[in-house]
Amino acid sequence: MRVAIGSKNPTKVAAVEGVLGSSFEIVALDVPSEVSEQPFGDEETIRGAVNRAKACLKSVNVDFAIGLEGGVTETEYGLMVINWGALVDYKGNVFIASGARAVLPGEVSAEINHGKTLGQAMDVYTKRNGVSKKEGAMGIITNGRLNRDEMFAHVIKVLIGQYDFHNAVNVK
Ligand SMILES: O=P(O)(O)OP(=O)(O)OP(=O)(O)OC[C@H]1O[C@@H](n2cnc3c(O)ncnc32)[C@H](O)[C@@H]1O
Ligand SMILES: [Mg+2]
Repeated sequence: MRVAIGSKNPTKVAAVEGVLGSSFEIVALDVPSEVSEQPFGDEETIRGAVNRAKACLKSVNVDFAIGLEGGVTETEYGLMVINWGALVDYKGNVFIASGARAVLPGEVSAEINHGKTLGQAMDVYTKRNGVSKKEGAMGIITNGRLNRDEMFAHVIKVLIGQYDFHNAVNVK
């Protein structure tokens, strides 16, 4: 099977490769999410993930495409990091799934409320560069227990699982 992933972020590509394994041909494409650079809330973040998957299907011939999008959402406990994934197959079926979420440190949410993206805010907070391409916010705030690629791997398992279940039920 040939599969596309709508990002070249190493955490996203590594997660797809890790879950799908070598029997799949994986194409990584930089495609637009067509949402804000920093999506706010579930709706916008899901839309970004679905848009990425659909954009892949328009530019390459694959069995299905995966879009992964990070975002933040306000809750009564503070601003949370959220992540959504979408799998869209060549027939147009859409499956969605979200990843683990947790409240961000107050300093990080303050930077985001002043206009920074989560990626930029995490770099300021950790005094490092490119946290979003490494362990991610989830890796930092869980002290390395759940890094961004592993969080995305969970999302991809839920996506592929739903796709397999859909096909098993409909092919019988
Ligand atoms: O190249 P792409 O695929 O766009 O990868 P990205 O790291 O920019 O990731 P997203 O666009 O999905 O995420 C939207 C924004 O949220 C940030 N973000 C999301 N999750 C993050 C995380 O776990 N750690 C750091 N930044 C994160 C990210 O840097 C962007 O500014
Ligand atoms: Mg981005």
